Amino acid sequence: MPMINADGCLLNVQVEGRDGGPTLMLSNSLGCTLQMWEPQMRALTQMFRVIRYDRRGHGKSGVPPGPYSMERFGRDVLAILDDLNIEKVHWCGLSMGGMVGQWLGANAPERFGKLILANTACYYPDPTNWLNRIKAVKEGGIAAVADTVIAGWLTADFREREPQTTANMKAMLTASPVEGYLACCEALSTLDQRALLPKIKSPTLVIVGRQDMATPVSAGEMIRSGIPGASMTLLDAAHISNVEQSHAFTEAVVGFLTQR
Ligand SMILES: O=C(O)CC1=CCC(=O)O1
Repeated sequence: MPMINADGCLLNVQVEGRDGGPTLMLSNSLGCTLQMWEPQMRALTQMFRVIRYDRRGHGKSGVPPGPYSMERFGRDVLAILDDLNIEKVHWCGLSMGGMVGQWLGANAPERFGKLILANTACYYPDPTNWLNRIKAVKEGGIAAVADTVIAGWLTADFREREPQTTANMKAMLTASPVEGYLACCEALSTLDQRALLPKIKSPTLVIVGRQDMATPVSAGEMIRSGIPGASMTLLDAAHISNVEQSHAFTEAVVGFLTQR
């Protein structure tokens, strides 16, 4: 599968699924890789050509020095589409993936059909949590924050019911390149995309987790109400809702993308 050069950074990209069908691009959350989409892949690849990738600073992609920004992440996506010679895709991004989707929907509308923005925010009113996390990771590595982060990703019920999935998610998080993780946290600490929302004209679905403390229902509601015509679906999940409620998440995505 290709490594695609985006302004000097090699990005790990995988293209799977139905040839000639509509294309859906998936974009990962902070501290996750393209593997986070595994629960959706079987269903989605039957209907779509699916592109997934590791955002710079993550997985098998390059980790150039920061600062990173939503604009940089968005331009990386456009470089992938140009390299693959793909004119237009639907977008599904979770958390940071949803933030990149907001940037793309506002700045490259001609390249995107429908947008799914899951468990995400457009703005953090207080950067303290991100600054504290940056300090803790600088001092103790990602392991120092891993249990707290996982408790935000998956509800206690799910963690008890699904210890192996929980352990896999923790292993994915702690394998993240530290420099890339820190550069992403720095980009999150200054996030403010509120002014972009009214510029998004693509049909948009916002997915939120009722138990998501990282990007709570109010953050999803801010996005829904800011994007003309956007709708919202609530799932019984914490932050990584595509893992915690994998079937309901897939159904929401397929339902939205196939509705006329
Ligand atoms: O990893 C977290 O703690 C939650 C999160 C916020 C933005 C993102 O991508 O993940």
